[in-house]
Amino acid sequence: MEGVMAEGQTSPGSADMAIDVRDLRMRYGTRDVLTGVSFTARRGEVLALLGPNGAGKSTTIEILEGFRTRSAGQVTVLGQDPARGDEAWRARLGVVLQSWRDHGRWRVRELLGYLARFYVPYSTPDVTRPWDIDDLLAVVGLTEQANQKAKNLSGGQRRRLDVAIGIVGRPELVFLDEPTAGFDPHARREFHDLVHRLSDFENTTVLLTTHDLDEAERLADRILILDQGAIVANGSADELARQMATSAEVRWTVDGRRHVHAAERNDPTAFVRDLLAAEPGITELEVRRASLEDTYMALVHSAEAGRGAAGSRDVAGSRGAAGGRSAARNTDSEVHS
Ligand SMILES: Nc1ncnc2c1ncn2[C@@H]1O[C@H](COP(=O)(O)OP(=O)(O)OP(=O)(O)O)[C@@H](O)[C@H]1O
Repeated sequence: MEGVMAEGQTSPGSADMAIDVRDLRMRYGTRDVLTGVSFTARRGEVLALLGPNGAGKSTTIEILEGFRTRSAGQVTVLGQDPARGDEAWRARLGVVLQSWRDHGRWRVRELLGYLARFYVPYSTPDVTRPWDIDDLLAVVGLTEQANQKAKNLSGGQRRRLDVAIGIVGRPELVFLDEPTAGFDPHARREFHDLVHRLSDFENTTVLLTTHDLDEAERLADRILILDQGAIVANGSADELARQMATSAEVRWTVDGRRHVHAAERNDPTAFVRDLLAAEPGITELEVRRASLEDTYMALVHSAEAGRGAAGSRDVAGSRGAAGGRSAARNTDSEVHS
């Protein structure tokens, strides 16, 4: 089989591939919530799964974690079908749920030490399980809180404990569901360093969901945008950024009136040149590149309008497909041209 595969492709379960999802479908009753999701993640890769509320992110992740049975499609996670994953397979996964609300009376070190014991039988010649508790406390930034009860931790510290619980077994693949909700900017930055460390030094694959596009941009090697049960974009932040560069917004004022124009494709220079020639009284001229948020909004809007719904959009190969117009933030006093 290997001989006929295209460059960069890997067979399901290959050593380099952590996740391989093909045509995943999920139906709740008569309602299709995943309509053919396909993507892969290599070992050590960080993927961010973005999408509006109800897009199907949690459903996808729960299927990959083996907590939900899919309706159709092929799924391979660390070489196994999650629907048939055994304890040894589960020990290689880390799951960070939205919040760990149990065990509030446990002290941080005790709780981690208790959970760590379950992973001892799952050490392999390559991976010593679990983490050393002091190292783990240091890496998640909870050394000073080691002897504090979980219920007395701040929201951000509690979230770090969630992460510590998720990775205590030194997983090869970590699922993080909105990992930094409630973090202050400093804790968020430290958490980002932790994810980079896991991926760069431990070769851990990370699949995270977030509604924070800045976080997705900072953390992810690749961003998947899921909308209404289908992947509408799949590319690195750079590839998305290049796509963003295809649209820009030009704002200017004439006689106290604010104008906005979405310059489609290429560069807005020609538009600005013509504008200045035609309107000598212009003030406050501003050219603004579309942000990741603009691109995200445009892609989702486009997919929902049915224009971009023909399967996954590989942004690396389809620049300029989404106009920035729908993402322009309008104000009442603005005139759009
Ligand atoms: N057990 C269930 N039974 C029926 N419908 C469900 C069930 N779980 C989820 N759904 C529906 O499936 C759709 C996808 O839900 P899912 O939780 O996967 O979305 P999500 O992208 O994770 O959303 P959010 O960003 O709000 O967490 C939603 O419309 C939801 O109402």
